[in-house]
Amino acid sequence: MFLDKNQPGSLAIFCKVVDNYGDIGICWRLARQLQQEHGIAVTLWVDDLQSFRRICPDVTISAEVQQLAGVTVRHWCNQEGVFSVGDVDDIVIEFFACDIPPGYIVAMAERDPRPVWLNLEGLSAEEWVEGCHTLPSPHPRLPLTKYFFFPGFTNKTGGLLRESSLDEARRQFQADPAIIADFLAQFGVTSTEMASLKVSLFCYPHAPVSALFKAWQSGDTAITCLVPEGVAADAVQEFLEGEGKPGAARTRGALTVHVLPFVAQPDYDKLLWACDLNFVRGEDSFVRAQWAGKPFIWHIYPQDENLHHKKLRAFLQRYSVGTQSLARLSLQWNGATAENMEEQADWSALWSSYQADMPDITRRSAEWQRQMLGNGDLASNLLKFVRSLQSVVAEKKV
Ligand SMILES: Cc1cn([C@H]2C[C@H](O)[C@@H](COP(=O)(O)OP(=O)(O)O[C@H]3O[C@@H](C)[C@H](O)[C@@H](O)[C@H]3O)O2)c(=O)[nH]c1=O
Repeated sequence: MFLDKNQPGSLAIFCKVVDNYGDIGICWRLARQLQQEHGIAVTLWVDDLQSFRRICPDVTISAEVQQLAGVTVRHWCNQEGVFSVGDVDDIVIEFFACDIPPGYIVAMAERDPRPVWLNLEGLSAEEWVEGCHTLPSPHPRLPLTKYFFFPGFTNKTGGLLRESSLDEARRQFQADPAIIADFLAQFGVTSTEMASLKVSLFCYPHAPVSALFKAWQSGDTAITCLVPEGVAADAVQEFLEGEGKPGAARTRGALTVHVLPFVAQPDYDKLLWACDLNFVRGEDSFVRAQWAGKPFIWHIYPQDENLHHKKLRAFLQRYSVGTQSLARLSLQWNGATAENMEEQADWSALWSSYQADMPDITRRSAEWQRQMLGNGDLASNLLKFVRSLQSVVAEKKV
């Protein structure tokens, strides 16, 4: 077991793709950062290489083991694997309680010293998170303890994932209009459209996109909306009269819609940096939009019994300080208003009051970003916690 911070050690991340791209998006980002910034030998176990390839085109679908950006990626095919003590790393992270193979857990218990075992949880702004962050959960039969590690928005949580070079890369990109124009030109954005309000759109299929498009279309601000392929497919096809492939574009009234290819993860950041407003969803794009320092609207991942509405409100309570139009638009976008209000949503009115508040919302984004920077980054906070556990174990042994 390493105790000296100059000896980084090894770490395994287990990632089960529940759906979409957020699970692997988060694990891949964390894996790369731990390897590149902290020198740790990382193995990423992932059960769905197809989804992985959408955000990282270098992935070879048929490979059982491959090296990508310094990370060993292993295809996690089943739960039946036989593992020995030598297969177990110093730190083991299971993402979202993903049920790591029983054989691996047995090998963890047999290893001396035992690995530090963390369950990396999902992001929520709710207050209970602080109380559960870093709580231990002893294994019912084996001499192992798993610790909960929660990302979050306060310094009593693990913070948010952020690479150390991210802010500088964003500043350089945003400081040069020619770089932004070149980046967007590859998606067919013209120089005239560069001067319009540029919006990226990433949401779940139930978002009221058609209603928003109609409001934009009949408004008096020229809007260029950039939508990755497959996102809001019905509304986009309706607008584009059946088209939906990357490269398709159409203008109606004040609104132009461009369909983009699904880009690799680093380019998705650039898209967020290049736009004036970003619609994001789930967890990872939601966090990236916060680091972009631009106004954003969040479409939260839906949960049973509308649990997600509670989570959305908890976030808005922290974030939408002094910007009521942001909270109103976000609640409508997520269908989280009082039931009798849903049918009557006036998207033109919602949009125009949001648009009028955009200068304030932009200032709030920058203030929020500074506040979040103060919480450190998730990868460093996680390693700090791991080292504190390792020191305790070492002291007990002396
Ligand atoms: C649109 C786009 C996204 N991406 C990346 C950014 C993110 O890493 C990833 C999208 O992940 P998310 O934003 O989290 O949204 P998501 O909806 O795809 O993912 C998830 O949401 C979680 C809350 C759930 O737990 C997951 O099960 C999953 O549904 O895809 C690209 O790389 N290129 C693109 O063109």
